Amino acid sequence: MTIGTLVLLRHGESEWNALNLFTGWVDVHLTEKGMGEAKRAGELLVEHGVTPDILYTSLLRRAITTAHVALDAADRLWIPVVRDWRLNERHYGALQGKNKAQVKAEYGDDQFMMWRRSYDTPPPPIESGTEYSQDSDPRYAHLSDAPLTECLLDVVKRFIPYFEETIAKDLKAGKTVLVAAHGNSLRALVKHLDGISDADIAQLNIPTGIPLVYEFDNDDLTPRKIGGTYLDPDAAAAGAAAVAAQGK
Ligand SMILES: O=C(O)[C@H](O)COP(=O)(O)O
Repeated sequence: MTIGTLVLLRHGESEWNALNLFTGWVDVHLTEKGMGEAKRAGELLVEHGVTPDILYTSLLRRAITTAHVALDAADRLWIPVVRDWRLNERHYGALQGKNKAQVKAEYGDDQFMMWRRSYDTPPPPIESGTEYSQDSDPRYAHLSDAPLTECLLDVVKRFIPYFEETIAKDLKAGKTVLVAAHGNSLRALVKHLDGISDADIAQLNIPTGIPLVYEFDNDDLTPRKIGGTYLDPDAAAAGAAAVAAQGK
């Protein structure tokens, strides 16, 4: 049995990416640029002969819309879709809605980077009832223990078991799986696939809107190429550098 192909796609630029705000679980729209990135992502799939059989998305419209626009451009809008909160961006706690440059200026570089990129230190929890909390959001009503903040380790703990139960099974069945998600949920998955250490994952940034393709030789799902292959490597390098520089 041939193992399937995994395509990771971070959403296109969102309105809060453009404003340099911590976003997390706040459900913001794409910008015009983000819509264009999503369309280009679909065109790149066609140009490289990558044809998704199934889509997994988070519950957030920036990932849902990106996948929709990309699959429309690739003439694959009809494929089955699975949406699950476990693909969501990390919950950014009390930082949600705050400007990254202002947080950095107020708390200093070390604290800022600790909150953004440390593996196991979450930001302070969001207060319930505040503007950017999700406590009355119906899409999370079924969760008995919805997060109020998360570090990357928390995302690994929620996403990787789900990946093993669902997406990994589809890959082992030979499917091409498109995963439309977020900077930090995709960092959690790439950490798992590539075997990146807790310390080294701090250096990894995922650009918006560029498909990242992983192929596998056997069903332990060890990537054929560590790091996968971005379908537009130059744009990916520039996009990842821009993410790394946020707040500067
Ligand atoms: O939620 C956010 O603010 C972004 O999607 C990811 O932000 P980060 O690159 O600062 O972790």
